Order: sequence, then structure tokens, then C-alpha cells
Amino acid sequence: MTETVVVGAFGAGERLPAAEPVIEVRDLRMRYGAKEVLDGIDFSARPGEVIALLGPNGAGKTTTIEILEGFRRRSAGHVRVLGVDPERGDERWRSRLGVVLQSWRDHGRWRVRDLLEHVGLHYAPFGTDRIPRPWPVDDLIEAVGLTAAAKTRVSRLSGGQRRRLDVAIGIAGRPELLFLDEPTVGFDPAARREFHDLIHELTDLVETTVLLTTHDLDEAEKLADRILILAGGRIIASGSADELSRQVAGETEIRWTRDGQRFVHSTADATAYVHHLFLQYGEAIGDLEVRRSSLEDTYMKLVLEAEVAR
Ligand SMILES: Nc1ncnc2c1ncn2[C@@H]1O[C@H](COP(=O)(O)OP(=O)(O)OP(=O)(O)O)[C@@H](O)[C@H]1O
Repeated sequence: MTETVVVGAFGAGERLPAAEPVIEVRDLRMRYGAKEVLDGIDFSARPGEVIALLGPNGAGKTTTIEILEGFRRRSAGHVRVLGVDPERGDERWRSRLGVVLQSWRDHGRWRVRDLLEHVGLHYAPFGTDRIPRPWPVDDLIEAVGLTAAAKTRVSRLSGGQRRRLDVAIGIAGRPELLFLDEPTVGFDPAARREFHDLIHELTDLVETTVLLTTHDLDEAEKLADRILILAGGRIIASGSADELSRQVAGETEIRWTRDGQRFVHSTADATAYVHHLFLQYGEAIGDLEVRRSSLEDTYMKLVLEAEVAR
């Protein structure tokens, strides 16, 4: 088997088996009574990939994540997470996963460092030569930017610091796969941006695969290498935000000014149109803007098409 050299918090030069998908899902089906929620889902995740699962309310995002976490039994289909069927996952397997829950409200009297040290104890028996567990507590605290608050009681943390603590709890065992289910619901824009920066820093630092669900298209675009859109029980589209927008036969909007007048034109071939515009009017063209359809436009079109087809 080929191997890849992973440089990051696992330590420079450590070797992980390459090419094995971290998540492998084929023809996953889920019924609740007579209601079919997942109707044949297929996808996989490579090591280090950040995947966002999008979809309308009730599409089955949480159901999918819970099946992968081993918290819910599927009706049918092939599922492997870190090479194991989640329905048969033992504690050792579970120790390789991280789950970031909504904010940690208990243990308000604990101090940050003590709480993380305590959480880490759970992972200690599951360390390996390749991945020592838990993440040494002071390194973990530094990685999530809580060093100055290490001795602060949980109840005294700011909202942003709380969220950093939630992430620290989720990654204390140095997970190979991290699940984030709607991680920024109810956040103000500053807290959301801080959370995104933190996830970026962590995924740059550590070779962790991340699967997140969100309704925030901007969040998906910022964080994910790949976006999966779940609708009507199936994955209806998969790709980066740019790839998705190319899948939709959308038009690009071009705006410009000429002789003090504003113009707007929509076209499927923006390059040719702009070329023509400059040939015709040259330097008289000002304030040129070319706007490809946003992820939101693309998402709405794809979901609508899926609903109509059902
Ligand atoms: N335990 C259950 N029993 C019966 N139906 C359920 C159960 N859990 C979920 N459902 C139904 O399955 C469907 C998918 O739910 P799920 O929570 O997975 O969707 P979701 O995409 O995460 O939705 P949201 O975006 O609203 O969080 C919904 O119609 C929901 O009502």
C-alpha cells in the first residue's frame, strides 16, 4: 500500500496509510416508519478533506451524520468510517472521532485547563505510536487560542472563548475525523468569523477530515473543500462552490458605466461579451463588474430542480 507523509500536529514525518477513504458511503438508505428519508446516498471523504453537507430542513443531514457517528442504525447500505462499520464501532474506534456539540454548558466551575485535562484522560488508553492521545493539554489550549484563559472558569469565558473550548473538547483526542453539526447556529457575525478562522487554523495545522452540516452557504463556501447538496433523499450535487455554479446553467451578470450611464447585461458567455464591449467602446467603459451566480443562487436552483423532479 502506498503511504503519505503527514506533517502537522501528529508530528513531522509520521506515516498514515494513503488513499483509504476516511468515509465511504454507498447506497445508504434510511426509513423512519413508512417515510424514506435517505434514498441511496453515495459519497466518500479523503484524509484531510473538509466537506460541507447542505440541504433544506428535513433533508436528512443530521440523520446521515448520526449514522456515521454510530448513533443511529441505517435501514440499508454500505457505510465505513475509518474502515469500520459504525454499527460495530467499539470504544477504540470512537476515540478516533471528534464531535463538536453545541456549547458546553455544564461544569461552569471548572477551569479551562483542568476540564481539558479531565476530558483528555478518556483518550489516554487509545493512543498509538502514530497518534499519541490525548493531545498534550497545553499544546491543545494553544492550538485553540485559549492560553491566556487556561485558568479561567468556564462560566467566565466570553461567547467566542466558549466556542474555542467546545472545539478543544471535540479535538482533545486528536480525532482523525471531526463532525460539526450546524456549528455556528445562533452566532453573531463576529463569533461566526472567529469560529471559521479557528477551523481554518486547525485544518492547516492538523490532518483532520471534517464533515460539517450547515444552512449557512457562506460558511460552506469558506470552510469546505467540497460541498454536497442533499435533497429529496439523494446527493444531488457535489463539488467546490465554483464547480457547483458551473453545473448550473446560470447566466453571469455584467455591469458597467459608459458616459455616465449605468448598464446591466446577463449572458452565459461573460468573456466573449466583455471582449466585445471593450472592442466597441474601449476606454469609455468604467466600473466594470462581472458577477457569477452566487452559491446561494446555485443552491436554490439545484434544490428546486430536485424538488420538481421528485
Ligand atoms: N427519530 C425519528 N423518527 C421519525 N422521523 C425522524 C426521526 N428523526 C428524524 N426524522 C425525520 O427525518 C427527516 C430528516 O431529519 P434530519 O433531522 O436528519 O434532517 P436535517 O437535514 O438535519 O434537517 P434540519 O436542517 O432541519 O436540521 C425529517 O423529516 C425528520 O422529521
